Amino acid sequence: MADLTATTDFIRSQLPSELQHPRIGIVCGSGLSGLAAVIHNIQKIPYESIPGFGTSTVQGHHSELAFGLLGKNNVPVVVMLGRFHFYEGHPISTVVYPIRVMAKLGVKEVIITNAAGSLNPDIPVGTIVVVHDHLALPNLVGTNPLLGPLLSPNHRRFLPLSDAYSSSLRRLVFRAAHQLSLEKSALAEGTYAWVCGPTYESPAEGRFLRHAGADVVGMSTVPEVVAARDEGMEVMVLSLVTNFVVIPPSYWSIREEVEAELAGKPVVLPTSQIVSHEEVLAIGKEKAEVMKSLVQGVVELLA
Ligand SMILES: O=P(O)(O)O[C@H]1O[C@H](CO)[C@@H](O)[C@H]1O
Ligand code: HPA
Repeated sequence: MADLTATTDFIRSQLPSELQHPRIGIVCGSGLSGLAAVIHNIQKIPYESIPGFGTSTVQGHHSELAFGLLGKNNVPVVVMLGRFHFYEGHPISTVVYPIRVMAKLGVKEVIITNAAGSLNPDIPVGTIVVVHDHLALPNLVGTNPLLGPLLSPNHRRFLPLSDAYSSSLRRLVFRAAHQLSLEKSALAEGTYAWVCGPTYESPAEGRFLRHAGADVVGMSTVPEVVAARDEGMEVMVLSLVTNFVVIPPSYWSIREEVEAELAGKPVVLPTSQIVSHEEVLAIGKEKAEVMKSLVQGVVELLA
């Protein structure tokens, strides 16, 4: 891992003193970097100039670390405008490096956003899910960001994750939603499944994750949550549902289709839905305002 002190010294050298000690960290998911527009006194540092950082290569992710003041009470924040995903080829230590940098800068609470597919018929596209737990198959089979030697004697070897998603921060989301007069249906609570990507789920994989208890699925976030908890920060995660994961209840029989054709019977073909990143970004754009207001509302309540 790169040298955290060298990274934070470099970052501070680029900032005026009032922005050098951010209180809250924010990670903007796919299509959600519009938060930058409401940050006062914003200073952006390109990722490629920061020691130890990779470059964000995914459409809809900027590649800048922003510092500034957020909300009516001018809370100093550090904001990732774009994140690193494991599927981009970054080592998992690089994926979570900005989170460790936030901790080193003195951040105590991290708000993480993402775009995700819904596995739950009761959670429609456009809903913002307040994540209360995760299901991380990569963590279970060997892509855990904490694999390897302990970073310091202060880091724990066996990190518990039973309380990873702060209940007090989750409470603040619902309070902020109330202040914003959001409809009840704008928010849901649920479990986020982390998959490596970059392939979207096959129908069988979607069904598997649903049966295993996940409500939404995405290709990010969990490594960041694990690293944030490893650093002793409080975590809140908001997932914007951008699409439904296709989970047909049963497979369409091609044999029956051909037999019906051969027998001259009418054949009704199923409609197929195919998810795309363009769709993910389009919903992100549509709902970015709500996400922005909610994050800002939580920051105001927190500070
Ligand atoms: O999780 P974020 O970064 O919001 O992005 C989500 O959108 C992309 C797929 O469309 C994947 O990267 C998935 O994880
Ligand atoms: N699957 C995985 N990641 C995603 C999805 C999805 O359906 N939508 C947005 N990110």
